[in-house]
Amino acid sequence: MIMKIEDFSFNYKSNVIFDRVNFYFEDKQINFVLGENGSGKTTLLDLIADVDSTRPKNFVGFPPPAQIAYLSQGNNFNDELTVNDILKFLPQLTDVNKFKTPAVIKKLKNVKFGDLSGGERRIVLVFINIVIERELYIFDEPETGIDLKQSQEIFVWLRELVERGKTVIITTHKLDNISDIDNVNYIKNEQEVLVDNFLKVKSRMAF
Ligand SMILES: Nc1ncnc2c1ncn2[C@@H]1O[C@H](COP(=O)(O)OP(=O)(O)OP(=O)(O)O)[C@@H](O)[C@H]1O
Repeated sequence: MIMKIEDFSFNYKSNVIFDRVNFYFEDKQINFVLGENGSGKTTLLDLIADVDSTRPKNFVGFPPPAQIAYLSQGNNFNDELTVNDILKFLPQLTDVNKFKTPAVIKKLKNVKFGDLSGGERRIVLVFINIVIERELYIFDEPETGIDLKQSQEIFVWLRELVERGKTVIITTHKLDNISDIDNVNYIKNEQEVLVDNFLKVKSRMAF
């Protein structure tokens, strides 16, 4: 099933963010939302995830919030908990999958969340959102502060989710991990969204 948003307009008071634009997201694929700073990517993800229970009626085919894992730019955990504590308690809070714990996470198991570096914290948060069992996984700039090698590993995890039949929506400013099989929604300044394959979109990008 295709998740889609058609004829969508949104503004913060006089600041028009979207003016009658369309987005399409493919089931069981990685779907990118690209665009300049302030173009409305986080606004869009918040509405898809329905964080304020204000998802508009013309957002069609998206699962209910209970079936969505959403890593926003601001997510955090209690500083005193170790990575192991968090992973241990997670199954008591929600359904989890059998994703194998990668070496990078094992290495950090006994470190308190508050003592992790910025990049390590982000990797742990990405992994926690991956082991939660959901239909749709949304990541707002998951690679922020993460080095190239780890950011490539995150995409190995995301592609494994897709192989397991899950759908991913992700924003990023790094183009390295986009493949030509992925679906790309590119928000242009002129309130237009290009939904195209990566190679065509890449040739139009200027950021
Ligand atoms: N709650 C709000 N009230 C008013 N304006 C807002 C609010 N949230 C965001 N904005 C404005 O809406 C615009 C889009 O913001 P948004 O965070 O969606 O952009 P973005 O594409 O995610 O940017 P970035 O790449 O920098 O994360 C920005 O100009 C921002 O200042």
